Parts: sequence; structure tokens; C-alpha cells
Amino acid sequence: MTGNIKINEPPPRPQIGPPGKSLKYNVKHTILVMSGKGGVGKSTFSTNLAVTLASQGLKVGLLDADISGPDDAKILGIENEKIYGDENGKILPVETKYGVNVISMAMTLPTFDTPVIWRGSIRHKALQQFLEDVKWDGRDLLVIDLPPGTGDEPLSICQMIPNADGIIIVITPQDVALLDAKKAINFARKVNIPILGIVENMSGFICPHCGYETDIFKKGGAEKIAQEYNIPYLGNIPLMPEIVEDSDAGIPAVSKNEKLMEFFKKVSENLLKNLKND
Ligand SMILES: Nc1ncnc2c1ncn2[C@@H]1O[C@H](COP(=O)(O)OP(=O)(O)OP(=O)(O)O)[C@@H](O)[C@H]1O
Repeated sequence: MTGNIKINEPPPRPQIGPPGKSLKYNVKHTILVMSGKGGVGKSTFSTNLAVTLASQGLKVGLLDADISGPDDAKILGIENEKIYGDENGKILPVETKYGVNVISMAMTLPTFDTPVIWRGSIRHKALQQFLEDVKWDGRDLLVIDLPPGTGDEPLSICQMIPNADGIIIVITPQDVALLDAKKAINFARKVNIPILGIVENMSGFICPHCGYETDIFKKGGAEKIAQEYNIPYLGNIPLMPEIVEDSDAGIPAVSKNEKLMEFFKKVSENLLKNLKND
């Protein structure tokens, strides 16, 4: 007996709310990095992309917008740094030796293992402060690493900065990740932020000993999605065990791995072509 329960009723239309106040901060270009699904390597991608862009002479800022799981500071070896203000009350991002200035929740916590147990409205305020009250001045480019999925924080950021240059979607080649990537694409379209492109991470395994490439997972899913949805394909990043070792040691892998740097350079070249002109 099903009583009054109606099956097959369409789910309610998602409410994304009114557009938020457009924040003012002094950066030429803003790029949001998102993924439909957790664990696809979004933080690894964001940090290494920021380091790659800085190595090309750009002044790059990195905002880790993952309030609960801020990993970028760990990957850059600055998780024990603290943030300070200047004489005008502006928050100073932490400078790294890679030429990237960083703000992350990690640097505001007493210890790296302290959980952030906040509801949405407080997270929203923190993100607003990370954008508006931080001295990003003079940066050519701000990379914002969003938490996985299409929830509260990605929505807050997209509504705060509707003029962002666009979103990069990071995916892995497995079917579940591809499915979630489509949700991320539809999210970007719903909030009206351009999609700068899609990147396939963990795409092909390169043996650290002989350099031979094997497709452990499938390959090429991102390229197919790019065609299907008519969005740019920015490139792929292979699965490399050195990335895990370096990230765990607090070193962005591109800073010491020329082969990996080549992959990131290709992505960054394709990305820069798609940015709005000044
Ligand atoms: N191309 C790669 N090759 C090998 N390991 C990788 C690669 N990309 C990411 N990893 C590893 O996969 C794990 C997850 O990566 P990362 O933390 O960047 O994912 P994420 O998408 O940001 O996760 P979350 O959803 O928790 O924010 C890390 O251990 C990272 O070192």
C-alpha cells in the first residue's frame, strides 16, 4: 500500500536565490575551480596551476574556498603559517616561495586538525571577508579553489562575484565522475558564469621508472563531454605517484617535475587564451 505517497513526481526546482552583492576586490582576472565530485584532485590542480601561472611571470593569488577541508596550504607547505593584517586593517595573504599569495581557512585555525563547524551563513561571511578584506591588490589573477559539489559555498562565491572570468571543471575519467561533471556544467550555466574549460585529472598513468604511459582508468571522457556541451577542453593531467609524495611533503609537484609542468603549461596556455581581455 502506498497511501498518498506520489511516486515519479519530479523533484522541486532548485532555488538558487537572488544574485548576491557583487564584491569589489582589486584583481584583473578571477578563475573558479570546481568539481562535481570530491577527491578528483581539485586542490592539487588549483595549487599546481597557480604555481605554473606564477612561473610564467604572472602575479597570482590563491583562495582556498573549502572552509571545512582546506588542503591548499598543506600542498604548498604553509599550513603552519598565520595571517596578519596591515595598518589599514587589510588581511595580508601568505606569500609562498613559488610566487603565489594564499589565503586559506587553514591559516586561521589553532591547529591543522581543528574542525570548522559552521553553518552556511557564517561560511558565507568568511568567504566574503576572504575576497573583500584581503589585500589582493596587484594580482593579475586570482584562482579560487571551491569545495566539491554544487552546494552552499560554490553558490555563495558565484553570487558574490558574478563577473568572475569563469569556471574550470576538474574531472577524473571514471563514469561517476563524468556524470557529476555534467552537474557542475549545468550549475555553471544556471548561475550564469562562463565555463573556461574542463580538465581531465588522473588521466593515464606515467610510470616513474620507465616513463611508459598506461590507461589505468578510461581516458578521454572530458574531451567527449567538452564536445557534447560545447565547452573548451583545456587538457589532461596524468596520474603520477610523485604528485601524492610531493603534495604530502608540502611541495607543489610542478615545482620539481618538468614532465608534469609540461602538462600544466598546456592547460594554462589554453586557459589564458579563453580569458576576457582587459
Ligand atoms: N594527477 C594525480 N596523480 C596522482 N595523485 C593525484 C593526482 N591528483 C590528485 N592526486 C592525489 O589524490 C588525492 C586527492 O586530491 P585532492 O585533495 O587534490 O582532491 P580534491 O578534489 O581537492 O579533494 P576534496 O574533494 O577533498 O577537496 C591526493 O592524495 C592527491 O595527492
